[in-house]
Amino acid sequence: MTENFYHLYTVSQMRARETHAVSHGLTLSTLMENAGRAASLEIMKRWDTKRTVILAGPGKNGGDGFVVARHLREAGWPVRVFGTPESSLAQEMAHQVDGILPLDKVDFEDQDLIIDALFGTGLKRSLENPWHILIAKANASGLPIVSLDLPSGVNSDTGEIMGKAIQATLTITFDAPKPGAFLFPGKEFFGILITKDIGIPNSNSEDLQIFLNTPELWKSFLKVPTWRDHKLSRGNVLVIGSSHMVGAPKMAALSARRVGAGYVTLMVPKTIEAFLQGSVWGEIIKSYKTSEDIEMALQSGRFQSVVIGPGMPPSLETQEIVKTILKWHKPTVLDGGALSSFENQKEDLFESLHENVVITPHEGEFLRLFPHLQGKLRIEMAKTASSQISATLILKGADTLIAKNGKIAIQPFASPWLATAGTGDILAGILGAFLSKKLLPFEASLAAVWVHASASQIVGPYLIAEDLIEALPQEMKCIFT
Ligand SMILES: NC(=O)C1=CN([C@@H]2O[C@H](COP(=O)(O)OP(=O)(O)OC[C@H]3O[C@@H](n4cnc5c(N)ncnc54)[C@H](OP(=O)(O)O)[C@@H]3O)[C@@H](O)[C@H]2O)[C@@H](O)CC1
Ligand SMILES: [K+]
Repeated sequence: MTENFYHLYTVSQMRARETHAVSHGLTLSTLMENAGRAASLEIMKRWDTKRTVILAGPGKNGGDGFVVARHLREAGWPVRVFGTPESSLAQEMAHQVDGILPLDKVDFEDQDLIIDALFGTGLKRSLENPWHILIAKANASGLPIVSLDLPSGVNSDTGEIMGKAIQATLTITFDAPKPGAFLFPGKEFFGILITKDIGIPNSNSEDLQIFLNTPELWKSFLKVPTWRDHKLSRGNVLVIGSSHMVGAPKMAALSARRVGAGYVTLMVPKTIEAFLQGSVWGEIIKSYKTSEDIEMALQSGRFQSVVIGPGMPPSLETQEIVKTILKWHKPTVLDGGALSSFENQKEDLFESLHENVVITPHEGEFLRLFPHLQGKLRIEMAKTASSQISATLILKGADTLIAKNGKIAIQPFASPWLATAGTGDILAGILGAFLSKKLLPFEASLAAVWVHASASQIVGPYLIAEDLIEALPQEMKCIFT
């Protein structure tokens, strides 16, 4: 198995792994035997003898199923096998199993467990009948289902449901997890996911294309302060607000402080300066009348990062301010209104973006900038868009994607309770803080998305944005201990 445990393999990478294994003297039959044996051992570890039905498809996934059937029977389990082996390898494995019945004769009555070996990484098109009926029948049986490699019907690369999918209790995946296990809607079909090594030797040739966000990727860049530090050396963030929605930039600013930025300045229109002075404690309040005032603040060289977007209205004025900020090539977070302001001048924005920028749209904001990607899967949206711009992209959602030049990290978890007002502003603030601490935009984005999601789990149900900010120090402490 790969040492990069966070590495997710696409179908084409799995094929390359197969070829790599064969070039090291392994045969596909050996790999299939390894897969089936590993899966059967895992099943016997979790359950005592069960009356088991194995559903085996036409390809190598079905072949794995026949191997599982043989091992379970050798261990004394009563196993009924239904299948239509077509590929030569599946047939080779089927020959070692007696009494295989046709799939249209499947009956789950008086059975305890189903093994789903219908389709794996070779599923190419949407499933139709009789597969639909078979999958629906298995799902409706109420029995626990163990899927081999993937729940049949889930697209391995994208998490798309190809017509109909098995709702697994447990998925035993081989060599490495696949992206579809972490992307909605497919993610919901995997049940418990475990990975089994099947003896494919390590190779360093595969490019990291899609991987899971884990602290190992960025933790070492986040430093705790030492005696040499002072407030300005710990990151100085400039948050730009408007008079439109004052709470949003306030939350971004407070979040930046809660994750360790030493100094945060909130710059707002003159008209609300006095109001803000009375309502915040630790942020420095400054005011602006035009984008020139913001330019002067940036000219001072005091700020290591800029956050703009939370609470900003989509307008020409916002657009002007964003363009002014981008000229300075500072680490910058563009969120909400800072992005939507460019709905009709996308090219202006794309030309001004640079390597130090992170854009943080949710899907609605994203499609305003990339309308030609409407209807695409999220993973394709992120891949394509990030190849078209020089900034890092955080495509927010239940399975937030962080993308840069077509390379994609998937955030593996987040609380669904994050779907509430203000949480996006908090992400922008956290990101601003990490950028101010000199993390590179991609690593800062991974760290911010993780901290945000993980803090949401600390809070749990009925989370509101204010609770999330409160939980940030606890989450940061968890990361450092
Ligand atoms: N990688 C490795 O190292 C190892 C991988 N291993 C295992 O192999 C699995 C991949 O095997 P695989 O490539 O044979 O594909 P699989 O998922 O069995 O399906 C292909 C069959 O399904 C058919 N078919 C496709 N779509 C269809 C549809 N919509 N409706 C109907 N039919 C459809 C397709 O037919 P065709 O498209 O050619 O007409 C073909 O017959 C992998 O997931 C893992 O479990 C292990 O053995 C250990 C080593
Ligand atoms: K399967």
